[in-house]
Amino acid sequence: MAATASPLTRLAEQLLEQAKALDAYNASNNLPPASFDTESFVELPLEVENQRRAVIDMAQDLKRLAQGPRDLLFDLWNMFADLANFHFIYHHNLPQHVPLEGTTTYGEIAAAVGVDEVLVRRMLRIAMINRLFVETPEGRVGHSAASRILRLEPAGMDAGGFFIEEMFPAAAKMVEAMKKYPGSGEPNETGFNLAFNTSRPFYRELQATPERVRRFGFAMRWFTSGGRFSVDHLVKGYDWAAFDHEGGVLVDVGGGHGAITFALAQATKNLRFVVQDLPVVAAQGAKTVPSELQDRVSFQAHDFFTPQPVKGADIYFLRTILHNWSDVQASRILGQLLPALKDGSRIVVYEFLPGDVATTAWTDKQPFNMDMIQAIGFNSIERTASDWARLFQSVDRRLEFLGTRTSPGSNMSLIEAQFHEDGNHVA
Ligand SMILES: C[S@@+](CC[C@H](N)C(=O)[O-])C[C@H]1O[C@@H](n2cnc3c(N)ncnc32)[C@H](O)[C@@H]1O
Repeated sequence: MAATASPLTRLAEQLLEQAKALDAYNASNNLPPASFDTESFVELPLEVENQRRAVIDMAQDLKRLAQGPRDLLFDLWNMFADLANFHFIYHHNLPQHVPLEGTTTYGEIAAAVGVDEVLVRRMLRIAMINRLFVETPEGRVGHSAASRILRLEPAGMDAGGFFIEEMFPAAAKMVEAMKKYPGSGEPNETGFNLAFNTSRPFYRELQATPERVRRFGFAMRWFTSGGRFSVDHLVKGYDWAAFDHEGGVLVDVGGGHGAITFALAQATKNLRFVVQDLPVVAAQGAKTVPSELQDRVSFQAHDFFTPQPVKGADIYFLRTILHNWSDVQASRILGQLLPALKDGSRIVVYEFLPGDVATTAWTDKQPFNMDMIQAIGFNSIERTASDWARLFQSVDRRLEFLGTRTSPGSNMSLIEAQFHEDGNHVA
C-alpha cells in the first residue's frame, strides 16, 4: 500500500504544479523565466496572479515546515539583523555605487563611500543572502534584480528610508510606549514619540524637516506603483465616470503630494480635484502638478481637524488617512467633513482591509504589516469591514455605510459612505 504523502510532500507537489503554470505563462508570452537577475511577474492576468500568490504561500509554508519550529523562531528573531543591514545599505546609498551593467569591486565601493572595505564586504554579503546584489565567481559585485530597482528608482530608496529610519526605531519602542501610556489612542504617545523624543504626532514632527516630508511623500508615491499596490486598481475599481461632469469636485483629504489625484485626473475629463494637506506637503505637491492637469487640480493647505473649507463636493476621498488615527480621532476628522457635505456626497476611503479572522497566508499579510505600523507609530488600527461600519455609524446617523469592495488583484480596498441630509436611509 502506498504511503500517504506527508504535508511537506503534498505541498511541494501542489507547488510544482503552480510553478509550472507560471513558467508556462512566461514562455507563452516570450518572457524570460523568473530569476533573481531580471524583474519578473510585473503585470499579470488575474488567474496567473492567483497562481503566483499560491506559489508564494505554499513556498512560505514549505520553508517553515522544513525549518521546523526552532529554526522558524530564529528566523523570526533575526529579522532585526536584516533591517540593520539594510540600514547600512540605505545610509551609504550603496545601490548607486554599483554599476547598472557590469560589476565593481568591494574596494571601489568602500573608497567611494569612505568606509572600511572589510565592513562593506560583510554588509554586502549579508544583503546578498536576501538577494540584494550578487558576487561573481571573480569576487566582484553586481546588481540583482532587487538592488537594481533601488538604483533605478530613488523613490524606492525613499520608501526603504521611511521604514528603516522612521518606523524601525519607533518599533523598538512600541512596547515601552504601551506600558507608559496604557490603552492610549493619542497620536503623540507612541513608540515613534519615545524613539524621537518628541511630543508631536508623526506628521507634525515631519513638518519641521522638509527633507523628511519629501522622503515620506516620495515613498507614498512609490507605494502606488506596480502589481497589487498599483493605483490602476483604484482607477478601474470605482465608477469615477458617474462624477465626471461639469462642476464635479473631488476633495483629496490628506492627499499628500497628489499621486492619487494625478492618476484619477488623468482618467477623467471634467472632474476637478482639490488636494489638501499640511502646509509643507501642499507646497511641495503644488510644484509637481503635470501641466496638462493644472486647470483641474489645485493644492490647498488644510488641517483636517478643522472645518472642511470645500463645501458641497461630490466626493471626499481619504486614502490611507483614517488608518493613522484611533476611532476617537478618526471620528473627529469625519466630523469636520459633515457641515460641508451635500445630500448625496460620498466619502470614499481607500485602505488596507484585514480580514475579520486570522490567516496564515503570507500574501494576506500586508494589511497586518500595516496594522503593526499603526500600533507602532500612531496608536491607531487597520480596520476590518465591521470596524468601518461601526465607525461611520458612530459619527452621524445621516451617514450611510455603503460597504467595502476590493478589486481582484489589489491589496487595498474601497470603503464607502453616503450622506443623506434627512437621514431617511436609516431603517
Ligand atoms: C499616509 S499619508 C497618505 C497620503 C495620500 N493620501 C496617499 O495615499 O498617498 C497621510 C497624509 O496625511 C497628511 N496629514 C497628517 N495630518 C494631517 C492634518 N492634520 N491635516 C491634513 N493632512 C494631514 C500627511 O501629511 C500625509 O500626507
